[in-house]
Amino acid sequence: MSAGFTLNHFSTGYRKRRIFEQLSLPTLPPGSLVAVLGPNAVGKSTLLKAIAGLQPFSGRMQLNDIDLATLSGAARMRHVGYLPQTLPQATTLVAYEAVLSACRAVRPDLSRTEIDALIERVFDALAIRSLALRPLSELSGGQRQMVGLAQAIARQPALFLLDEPTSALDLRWQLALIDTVRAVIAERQAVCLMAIHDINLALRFCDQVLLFGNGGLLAAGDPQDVITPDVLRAAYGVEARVEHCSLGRPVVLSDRVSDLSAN
Ligand SMILES: Nc1ncnc2c1ncn2[C@@H]1O[C@H](COP(=O)(O)OP(=O)(O)OP(=O)(O)O)[C@@H](O)[C@H]1O
Repeated sequence: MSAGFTLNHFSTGYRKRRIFEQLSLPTLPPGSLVAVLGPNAVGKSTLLKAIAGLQPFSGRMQLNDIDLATLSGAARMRHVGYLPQTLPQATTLVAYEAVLSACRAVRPDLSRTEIDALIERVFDALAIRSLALRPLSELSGGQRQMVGLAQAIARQPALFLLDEPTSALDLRWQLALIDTVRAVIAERQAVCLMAIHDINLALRFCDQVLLFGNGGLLAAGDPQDVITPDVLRAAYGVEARVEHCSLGRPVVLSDRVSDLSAN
């Protein structure tokens, strides 16, 4: 059995535009939080959507001993927890019901008591218990983003696909979200692919990065090895420095646009 997530000879795109052609990734081991980085429109969301089964693709996709590419959409959702870039709909459902229906859709094996206990644990882990009985239509964007994450976690997938999960969150909630995701994937030995624009969050908290540029995958590996001024220039067309903070950790400071054509 191969452990973790592998993607090989993967191609996808839209009617008039190929986004990935024969992309292969290094194996992403169980328990790893992987940042998917790259400029706007490079294909980060398209990649996550295709892995989630919401976008046609060709190629091989293996999650532990499961051949994801051959699974139907419903079967795949049992193994894959996808949080889209768009926030959960502002419906009149209360947050608890939204998470309950997400969980029931993929866990018919669990009793109602087991599901209730699971959802309580998820709300506690994310520190959003106070939102449980509030309608989604009355929640802020950041609160809805946390409920979306609760839906993904409650499904207990082996692969998380989080598309810009911190985009609506303030500094405290960004850290809380990443801490919780790290704890969940460590406990369940899951793999998490997280599209994110904040390179410093990726440097600080992710085990690996996949950095895409207009030519495809530019770099993959430990963020501290991969994030260099040269690769940032190639990916984003910016002049940037990698400095070190008072704790000795690397921090990216971007100075200016070097080449607008990179985007
Ligand atoms: N439904 C669609 N039909 C046609 N083209 C699309 C569709 N969705 C996305 N695209 C195009 O595919 C390319 C990749 O888009 P995608 O959303 O995957 O990029 P991204 O890296 O996630 O960008 P961002 O960082 O801006 O969210 C873009 O050129 C976009 O215009």
